[in-house]
Amino acid sequence: MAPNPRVTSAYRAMKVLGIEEVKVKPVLKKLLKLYDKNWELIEAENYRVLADSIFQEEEENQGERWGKKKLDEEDMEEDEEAHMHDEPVRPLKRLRLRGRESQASQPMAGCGPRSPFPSQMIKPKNEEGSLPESSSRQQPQNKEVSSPSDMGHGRIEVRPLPSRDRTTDKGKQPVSPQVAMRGKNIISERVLPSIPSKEPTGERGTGLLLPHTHTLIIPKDEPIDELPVDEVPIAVIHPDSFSGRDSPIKNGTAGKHDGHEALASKYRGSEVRGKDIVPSSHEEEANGEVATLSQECRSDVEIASSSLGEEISGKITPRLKESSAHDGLSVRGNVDMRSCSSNGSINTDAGHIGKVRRNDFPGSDNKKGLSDPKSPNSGSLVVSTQHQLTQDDLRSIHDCKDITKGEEYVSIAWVNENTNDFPPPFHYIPHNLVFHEAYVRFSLSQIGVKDCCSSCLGSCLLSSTPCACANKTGGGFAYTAEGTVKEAFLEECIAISRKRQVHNFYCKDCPLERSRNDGFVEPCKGHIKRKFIKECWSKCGCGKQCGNRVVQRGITSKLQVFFTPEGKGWGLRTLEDLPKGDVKDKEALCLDAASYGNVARFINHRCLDANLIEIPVEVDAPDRHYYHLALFTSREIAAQEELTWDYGIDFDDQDHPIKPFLCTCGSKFCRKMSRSNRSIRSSSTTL
Ligand SMILES: C[S@@+](CC[C@H](N)C(=O)[O-])C[C@H]1O[C@@H](n2cnc3c(N)ncnc32)[C@H](O)[C@@H]1O
Repeated sequence: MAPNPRVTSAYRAMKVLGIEEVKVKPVLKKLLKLYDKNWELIEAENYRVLADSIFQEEEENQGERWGKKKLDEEDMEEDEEAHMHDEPVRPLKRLRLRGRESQASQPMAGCGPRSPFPSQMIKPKNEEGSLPESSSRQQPQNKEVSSPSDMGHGRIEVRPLPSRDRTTDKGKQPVSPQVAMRGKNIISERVLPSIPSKEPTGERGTGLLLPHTHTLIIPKDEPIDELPVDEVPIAVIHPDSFSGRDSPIKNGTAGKHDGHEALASKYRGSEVRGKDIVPSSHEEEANGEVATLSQECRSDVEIASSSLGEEISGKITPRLKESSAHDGLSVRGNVDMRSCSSNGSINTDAGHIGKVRRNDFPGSDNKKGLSDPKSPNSGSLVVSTQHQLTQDDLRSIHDCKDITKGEEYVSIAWVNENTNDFPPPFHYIPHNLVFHEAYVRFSLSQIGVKDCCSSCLGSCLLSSTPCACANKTGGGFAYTAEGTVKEAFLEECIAISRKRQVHNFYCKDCPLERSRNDGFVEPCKGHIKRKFIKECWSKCGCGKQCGNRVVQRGITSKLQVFFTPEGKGWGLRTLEDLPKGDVKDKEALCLDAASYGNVARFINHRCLDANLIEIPVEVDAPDRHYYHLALFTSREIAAQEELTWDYGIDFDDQDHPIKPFLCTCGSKFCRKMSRSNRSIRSSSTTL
């Protein structure tokens, strides 16, 4: 019988990593059994799972040979590190290290045809599906190399800022040490493969919007229909971080948050120290350009302003207000999912960019957070608070019947059946905030004039010929008449997410790299080209009930914020089955990710088989122009099931300045596994 070509490809891929067939075979067999012969999972990310499993098996064998070591509990982590160094280098790590070595010996790479490729990027799969060589100077093949300026007619693209978290290089793909050392923003927002669930119910392709609150500005006449997503940030600022300045929230312009605001200001003086917390910038606070940004956020802004280079004057002033007709630039926060903790943390969105990167509100039970084993990230912070919230304060912050404080069409209750914790204080804002005085040099008048369907009436989906709004989705609408994403479109998005290296494109002259401005320009690291959805908007002739307007409708499903029993803090779940193919427009599940501090901030991470996938959705209004990163259900979801999204954290990225949380997602594909297994093994030796 002819050998299975997929097996052959797997062998070949592992061979490239220096792993012999004899080692691959038994592990591959196990994986096929474990994954019910789901090859896609094994092939994803250049056979990452396979390589990991082989490594892990090796490690386990070796562990047995080495016997048990006694480790002091305090030094366990260091010991673990040392132990890891003793271990044979895992193939993918080896690549990374190799990259480092070569990096050191290489002259500075220029950008452009001469050396257009990252020094240690794994090349996309070649045509045979084999893994690329692990050379430190690999070149992506068959990739169109073009600069964004080429694509965008010389105008700018500002895309959702990859949060400076482990969305960087979601897998274990080597990360440029320089990038890692910079600790800046090379991030790929990618969704790992969703695993077909055996549990039915719910609706696939139902839309949610991300807790990410990134900025994304694309010229309306952007000729491409797929978007690179490794992006340039604009800024991450919360109105509350502008002490002494007018905050829209304070002024009540952003909603009903008075009581909340009082609490917010009460705790603004609180300080948090901890290894996970990046110092804030007093400098920026002082000059008023970008007030009290954390280091992390500040670098985002630096990148934003410098990377926009000639096209954008990077002045960003800190006054925020709700979108107005004069604001073409919407600026939303960057999310650091690593540091967004549970009890009292409000780091999911721009709502907590200030001096404190987490647990801004001491009353949100920081003390408990430090001691309560159920509280995620316990012990990772040293918190020095000047104010403590009383139980009454806490009780008054969130109405247990509606955490949205009436800001959404539906009430969203919160429950805690596990501890006495209250949800963290945060500003519930369902609308976007933009920088009042942010300005850019490209012409705002060019935004939003094309690709609308001014002559349409009623619902565009019912029209016999797709209107102009369908142009960017290949001439057909992405939504079904029921308000869900079409199966084929969704599958394509999932496939792109899974095989991102194949879909990457590489700039000749990468603005992101240029923006780093630290002495030399590195070659483009590649950008994922995503499909996106364009919704009809106010310049279109169709009505509000048009079927091509889903995400812009807001939340209509029954959701609940709940305290997870697994130590993830608060989470979000659906209280109803999302019936397959039977969701009416008005029932479409949409969380406005363009805003910050909405209920999407409670969506927890799950490795690989999360039930949500992100798709950028272009939603325009006369007063704003941006892309939402929408979360759509990647499979059917049952009532009571927690909504999860793969943040893309690389838990093994030791170079990242901020440690990730200890993942307790419970997925059998948990990427934390390899490390936590090591820890477990290490700690078991102490017993
Ligand atoms: C976007 S917030 C989600 C809401 C958060 N659980 C809360 O209570 O506010 C992200 C934070 O939740 C926690 N978290 C999310 N997913 C987790 C997971 N799989 N395991 C452990 N903690 C998780 C981490 O503290 C993370 O920084």
